[in-house]
Amino acid sequence: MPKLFPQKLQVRETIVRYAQAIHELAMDIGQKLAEGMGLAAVWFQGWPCQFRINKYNFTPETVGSSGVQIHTDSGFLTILQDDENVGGLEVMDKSGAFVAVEPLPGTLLVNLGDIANAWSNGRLCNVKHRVQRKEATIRISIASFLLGPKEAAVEAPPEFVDSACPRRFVPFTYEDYRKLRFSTKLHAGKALNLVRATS
Ligand SMILES: O=C(O)CCC(=O)C(=O)O
Ligand SMILES: [Fe+2]
Repeated sequence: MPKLFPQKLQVRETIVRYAQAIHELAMDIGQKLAEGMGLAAVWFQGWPCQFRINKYNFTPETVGSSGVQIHTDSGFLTILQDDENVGGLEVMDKSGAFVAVEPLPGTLLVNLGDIANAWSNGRLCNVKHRVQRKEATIRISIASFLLGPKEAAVEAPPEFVDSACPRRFVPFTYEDYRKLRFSTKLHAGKALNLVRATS
C-alpha cells in the first residue's frame, strides 16, 4: 500500500464525499423527473455513477478548435460542475444551433443522455454538446454520470408505452450499449438507432 501524506488523504476524503453527495443528488433528480412524468416507484436507487475530473490545457495554437467533439453522454443523467471562469461548453438547441453555456459560479448543470431517451421511450431528449477552446488557459470541469441500471435491462416502464407511442427500443443493458457506442464510434446519440425496435 503506498504511503499517503495527510494532505493527500484529505483531498481523497473530500473527493469521496463529493462523489457520494453528487450520486445521491443525481438519483434524487432522476426520481423527481420520474415523479413529474407520473411514475411512483423508486427508480434510480443502485444505478451506478461515474465521476470524472476533466483538465484541459488549451494552448494558443489550438484556440478556436474543439476541445471535446460533439457528443451525447451515454448514461441517464449528468451533473456537470463547470469551470467557474473559463467558458467553452456549448449545447445544441432544437434547431441544431450551438448555444454557449457561460460560466456561472455556484451552479451545477444537468443534462440528459442516451439512456434517458431510451428509458423514457423517447420523451426525454439526449442533449448534444461539445467544448470549444476559447482561450489559451487551463480549464477544469467535474462531470458525474448517473449511468443506467447495474445489471437489469434498460426498458421503458409500461406507463410510457401505448398504441400512440409504441415501444421504440429493444431492451438492452447499459454495459452492452456502452460497448456498442465504443465499437461503432457513434458518440452523438446515433448508436440508439442500433437498438431500435422494429415495428
Ligand atoms: O467540460 C465540460 O464542460 C463538458 C465535459 C463533457 O461533456 C463530458 O465530460 O462528457
Ligand atoms: Fe458530455
